[in-house]
Amino acid sequence: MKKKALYIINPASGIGRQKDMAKLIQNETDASRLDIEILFSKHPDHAFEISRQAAGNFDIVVAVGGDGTVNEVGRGLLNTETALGILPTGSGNGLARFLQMPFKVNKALDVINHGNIKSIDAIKINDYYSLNVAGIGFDAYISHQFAHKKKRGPLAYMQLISKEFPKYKSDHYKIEIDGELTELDAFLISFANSSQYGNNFHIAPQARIDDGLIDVCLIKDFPKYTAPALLISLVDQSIDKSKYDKIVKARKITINHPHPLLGHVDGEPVNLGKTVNIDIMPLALKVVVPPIHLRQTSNILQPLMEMIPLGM
Ligand SMILES: Nc1ncnc2c1ncn2[C@@H]1O[C@H](COP(=O)(O)OP(=O)(O)OP(=O)(O)O)[C@@H](O)[C@H]1O
Repeated sequence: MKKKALYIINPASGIGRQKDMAKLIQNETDASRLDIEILFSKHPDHAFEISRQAAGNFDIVVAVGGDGTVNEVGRGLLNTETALGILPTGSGNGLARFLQMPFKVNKALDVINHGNIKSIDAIKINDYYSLNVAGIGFDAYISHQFAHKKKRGPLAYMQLISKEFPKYKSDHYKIEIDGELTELDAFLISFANSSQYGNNFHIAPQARIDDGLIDVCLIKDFPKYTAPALLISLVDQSIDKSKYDKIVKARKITINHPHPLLGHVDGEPVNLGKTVNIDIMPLALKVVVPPIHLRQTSNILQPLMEMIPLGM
């Protein structure tokens, strides 16, 4: 039977490939399998409003953008029968990379045509929902700083990190992980559903997205001169072997802090307040995943290659 798919394009995401996207989607859709509609998000959180209304009325709602758009669309589909599709055209796209989505537009559209579905976990963090990686500490601080910047894209992001990193001071946290209290000075603490932030930077190399568990990644305070080694270990998926890292798999986490915490949810800045409650939502979201012949394993050079316009 033919399925119904709604594409939601975020015109503000990514590195300028959005303008031709509607035409490409129309051209590459297999009309014998899918009836499609295409909409553009008009403002932040609009994709959430559209997808929540579409849940139940469409088989698939496709986020055309980065992790922010994927989060908005996915949130609207939690605990429904409608599946999230991803056409990865953002700057990071951690969830799409983890799911081995192809990044060439025609292949990604072929994944949607095929419509293979699997269920994945989601993470609830206070009143927010994360599908990929959420956290507090340095990465959260950077996401807040980045939100005020006019210049976008991975290069502007790297510039900001190199400016802020030398000044950044770790904080002291009391964190209860499945009932066990830990105290530490941490550079950052991540709550990972997938293994990576995006662009193949793997904060939780062993994370599985359907195991009903959150990978809590505690990056302890470390001497700044060890940063290059830690950065490399994010790329070669060995950060869990660093003496400055501890990863615990858990279902429930609580943090009580003396001052309000800045957080990020799938790369988007959020204010978490003094108390943070984090829970796993096992298999709460259906997602369209690539069949074996369309799976793409990627390396660190891939995001750079994607910036070079060698055709779609
Ligand atoms: N029409 C719009 N105008 C401006 N901003 C929008 C619009 N629609 C969505 N947004 C916002 O755009 C922001 C960026 O989107 P998204 O995260 O998808 O792209 P990205 O930052 O390029 O990718 P990634 O998160 O993978 O690095 C999100 O915060 C989203 O809320």
